[in-house]
Amino acid sequence: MADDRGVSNGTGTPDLTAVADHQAAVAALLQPTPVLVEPLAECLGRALAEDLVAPISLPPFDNSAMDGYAVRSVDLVDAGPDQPVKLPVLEDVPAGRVDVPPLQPGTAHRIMTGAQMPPGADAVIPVERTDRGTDHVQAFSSVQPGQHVRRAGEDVAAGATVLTAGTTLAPSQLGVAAAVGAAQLPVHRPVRVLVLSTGSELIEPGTPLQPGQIYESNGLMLSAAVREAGGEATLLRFVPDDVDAFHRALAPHLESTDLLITSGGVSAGAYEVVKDALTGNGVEFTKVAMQPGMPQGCGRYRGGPAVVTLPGNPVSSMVSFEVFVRPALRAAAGHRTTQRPVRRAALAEPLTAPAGKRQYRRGRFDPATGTVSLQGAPGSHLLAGLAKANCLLEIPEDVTELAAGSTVDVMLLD
Ligand SMILES: Nc1nc2c(c(=O)[nH]1)N[C@H]1C(S)=C(S)[C@@H](COP(=O)(O)OP(=O)(O)OC[C@H]3O[C@@H](n4cnc5c(N)ncnc54)[C@H](O)[C@@H]3O)O[C@H]1N2
Ligand code: MOO
Repeated sequence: MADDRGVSNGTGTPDLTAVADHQAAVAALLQPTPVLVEPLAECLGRALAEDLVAPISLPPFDNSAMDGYAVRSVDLVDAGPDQPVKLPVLEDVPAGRVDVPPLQPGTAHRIMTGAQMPPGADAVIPVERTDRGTDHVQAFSSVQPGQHVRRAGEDVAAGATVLTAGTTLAPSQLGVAAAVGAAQLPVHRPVRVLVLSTGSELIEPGTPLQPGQIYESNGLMLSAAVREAGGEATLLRFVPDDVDAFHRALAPHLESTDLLITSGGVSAGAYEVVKDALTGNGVEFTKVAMQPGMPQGCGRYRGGPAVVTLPGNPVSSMVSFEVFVRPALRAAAGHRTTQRPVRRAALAEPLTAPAGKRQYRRGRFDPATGTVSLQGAPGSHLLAGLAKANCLLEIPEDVTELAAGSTVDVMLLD
């Protein structure tokens, strides 16, 4: 089947759409999502919409790095294991105490980790290097000026940018935001995705399998992939192979959906409900120069939500999600990092690939040796191989054979 986008893909197979062209078509469908100010606890996995400038320094004040005694280092220059220096202990300084009197020469303050350094003290001797005295303390070693003191601003200076717009907020980014006092952050709203599985042969896992039936797996897998990519997923399973039922199932969700992802029902069979329902309703179907994942479609359902139709074979649908949907979804939700990391790896075994199509084989990349081993055959129904894989090998369109030891690009999945 030719299509009007399938004119030039550089593969010598002009009836197929180039992978890059379909990627661009899908990406163009999604608008950037709005920015919302959300409590920090709601921001995990979201993309920061504006730079975060620290209003305070971190640490905010000089403080002790150890439980011990705040001292003047000059007072302990002669201290050693056999000649302890004895100092009177005048104050006890737990973390949080603010009324700490200055340290007088020849004295010590007992101090806890995180407590504010008293004015006049320039070092802390850890409790392990003393006799742990409370009225007086004997120090068994000297300390360097500044030793065991955490200086104000040595982590973050007030006014510094601690996080830049487009950062994906993982636990440590939320940690630094909280540490500089942010209670909420401007973040992009996730893309709201409706995942639809169709097929009369599909039944829900957990129910007994009748002859001719299979357990539905794409819906769960694609919804999980959407969430893992930072999107919001609603799963609508088992729309029967019936065009009217398809439209009825969609109707209540249209207002709250940015992107509809379907799987199945798009190839050349007599009962292709997705294709039948979406043709003439804003979606174009094509064949992409790719294996697995050849039958694809995209557009806007009746001028409303973006639509991407993925092929039903489970590996095809997941690989297609990785290649077409995930980057577009992350870009629309404001993430700077939209692509999976790609490494060069040496093939542990030879392979062959179809001419004129970009092939995505499933593999396990071993970072220690820089090698990649294939997981399962190329068939797009071989889900167990995908489940063992940690990467996709990207075999270019013009490559039909590779010897063991050849280098290939691998897209890391975890
Ligand atoms: N004559 C042709 N036949 C096929 C072509 C073609 O070009 N000409 N393309 C083949 C390729 S390539 C693929 S990929 C598939 C795509 O088919 P559909 O997208 O129409 O998907 P279905 O026919 O509905 O299903 C294919 C396969 O996947 C299973 N499936 C579907 N949905 C699910 C689900 N939610 N969970 C688990 N498994 C699912 C379904 O049972 C079928 O086995 O078409 C080839 N045929
Ligand atoms: O596109 Mo199909 O994915 O080759 O099985």
